[in-house]
Amino acid sequence: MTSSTAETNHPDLWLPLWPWPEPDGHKHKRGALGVVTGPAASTGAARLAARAGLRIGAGLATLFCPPSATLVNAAHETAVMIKPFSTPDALAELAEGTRGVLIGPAAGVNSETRENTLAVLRHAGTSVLDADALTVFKDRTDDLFNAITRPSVLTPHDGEFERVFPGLLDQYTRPEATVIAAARSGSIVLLKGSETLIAAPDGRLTANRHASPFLATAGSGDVLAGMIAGLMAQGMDAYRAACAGAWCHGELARRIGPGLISEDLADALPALLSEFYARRA
Ligand SMILES: NC(=O)C1=CN([C@@H]2O[C@H](COP(=O)(O)OP(=O)(O)OC[C@H]3O[C@@H](n4cnc5c(N)ncnc54)[C@H](O)[C@@H]3O)[C@@H](O)[C@H]2O)[C@@H](O)CC1
Ligand SMILES: Nc1ncnc2c1ncn2[C@@H]1O[C@H](COP(=O)(O)OP(=O)(O)O)[C@@H](O)[C@H]1O
Repeated sequence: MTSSTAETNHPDLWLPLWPWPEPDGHKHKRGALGVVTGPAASTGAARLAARAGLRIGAGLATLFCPPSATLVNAAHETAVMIKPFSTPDALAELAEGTRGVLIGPAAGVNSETRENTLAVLRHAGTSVLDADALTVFKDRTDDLFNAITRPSVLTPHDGEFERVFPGLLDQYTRPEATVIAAARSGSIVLLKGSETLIAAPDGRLTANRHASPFLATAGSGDVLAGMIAGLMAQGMDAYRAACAGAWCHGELARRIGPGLISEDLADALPALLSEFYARRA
């Protein structure tokens, strides 16, 4: 299998599914998103993601943080809300108040992140797992795969992919490895790169080549995870949310071009979304 056998990502695949707000809707109907932050010195990545989730249409976005990070998050955020938690059970309870949670960006590579990720996966909504929420399951992948029972998306870069799916990238082509990873984990897997591959456990495969090398900058993957989680929190199908997130991420980067930093991406969304909105049938 090569990427030429994959479906090519394009708005026609998912724009008809876009979760626009109902005329008589309110913020809770649009969907609540939770994003888990790391401790006080490691909160920026989750904030990038939460802002992206709010920009892409989640009605509410809340940072779930260790108590040590409450003040630093509060000092940065205005529209994004903040709720501290002290135990995995407390996080699971907060997660129940959402339709989707993202965990992983700068969460920390430690047992707390592992327990917090398993707590997030217990909640009734959708989950996006990125960065450290993947790395912490190196050598414990069965614990992760057994916990995935609801719609979820894993968003590894190559290094994270190797930790969760050791050897696959050496043995198989990238498209094959992504399809095998999705089947093995029971989750949508989005393997990031200059060509991003999105696979589902049922064998579907989409290749996103709509991107820009200016995305190679700290935090851009966190923004992508936040956009996907934001779409899922609004009820969009997980596979198409991953495809939509990847295409929009690439489109935003093409528009911004040289000088792009991750902060720019979410704030470029309104112009793109306005164009999508004007194209509604
Ligand atoms: N503003 C912030 O607070 C940011 C925090 N970040 C966080 O920093 C932590 C470390 O993330 P990193 O992704 O740097 O590192 P990782 O801890 O995942 O490891 C990086 C190593 O992975 C390997 N690797 C292989 N393929 C790679 C690829 N395609 N991209 C990157 N590394 C690859 C390399 O050996 C590299 O040294 C994560 O928790 C991440 O979420 C980053 O997202 C950057 C922005
Ligand atoms: N050369 C490139 N061309 C296109 N997209 C790229 C390129 N390099 C990186 N990207 C994209 O940038 C993002 C980087 O994400 P990631 O590695 O998780 O970084 P971070 O952890 O800093 O957020 C991914 O979406 C990836 O597909």
